Amino acid sequence: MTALLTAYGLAVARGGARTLEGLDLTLHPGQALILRGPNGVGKTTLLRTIAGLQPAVAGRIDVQLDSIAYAAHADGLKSALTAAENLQFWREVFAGPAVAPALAAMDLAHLAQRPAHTLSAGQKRRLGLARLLVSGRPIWALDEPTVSLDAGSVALFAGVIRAHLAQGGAALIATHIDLGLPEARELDLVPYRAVPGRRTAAAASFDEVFA
Ligand SMILES: Nc1ncnc2c1ncn2[C@@H]1O[C@H](COP(=O)(O)OP(=O)(O)OP(=O)(O)O)[C@@H](O)[C@H]1O
Repeated sequence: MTALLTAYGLAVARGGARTLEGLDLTLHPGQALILRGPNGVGKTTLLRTIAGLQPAVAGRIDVQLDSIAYAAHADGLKSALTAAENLQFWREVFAGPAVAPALAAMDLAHLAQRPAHTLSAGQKRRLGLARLLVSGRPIWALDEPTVSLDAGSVALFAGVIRAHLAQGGAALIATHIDLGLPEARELDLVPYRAVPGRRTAAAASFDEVFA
């Protein structure tokens, strides 16, 4: 089976210093990989690098252009738009599938006409995650996706990920909690910590203006 994503000898950096190095990883259709490691180890940095938001400082990432949907810490919602309008906006950006099933999958159908700024933190998070469904992209890169979610919503989202995997998608997930996805592989990033203090020209020159 052809991999959706392969990285070889990858090194990533933040603030001009390498955080992780020597990483190899592969994601095939139907697979989820959970990134583990303590605060600051470099999970976000790795996800951003794989999602193409910042350059790798060494190694290679083989992935099809525009195949990754990245859900960052921020929900990326437009507060004056309704839940449905927010998803419609992203659907048009990605030319992805319909909004109504995405709202239903994340238990937001009853909130479809609510302006996003009136939603609770957990509802906003569910709406932010519903963007993945309207992206139509096969690889989901998820940075702490369950922040603000109650136990029921975590289980709901685990089911959404499982359905995505069953349809041939893949997921790369940074999380500190047990998502309830026993089929996922886990990658402990601690052994890949970079040698402290090693600076890199590519990282030092990169302007970190993204969210
Ligand atoms: N703009 C920046 N300038 C300098 N260092 C930074 C910057 N952003 C992040 N770092 C550092 O880079 C390292 C990796 O951060 P990163 O956010 O990737 O870690 P993480 O594993 O996702 O952590 P957490 O579990 O706390 O979310 C940390 O030591 C962090 O302090």
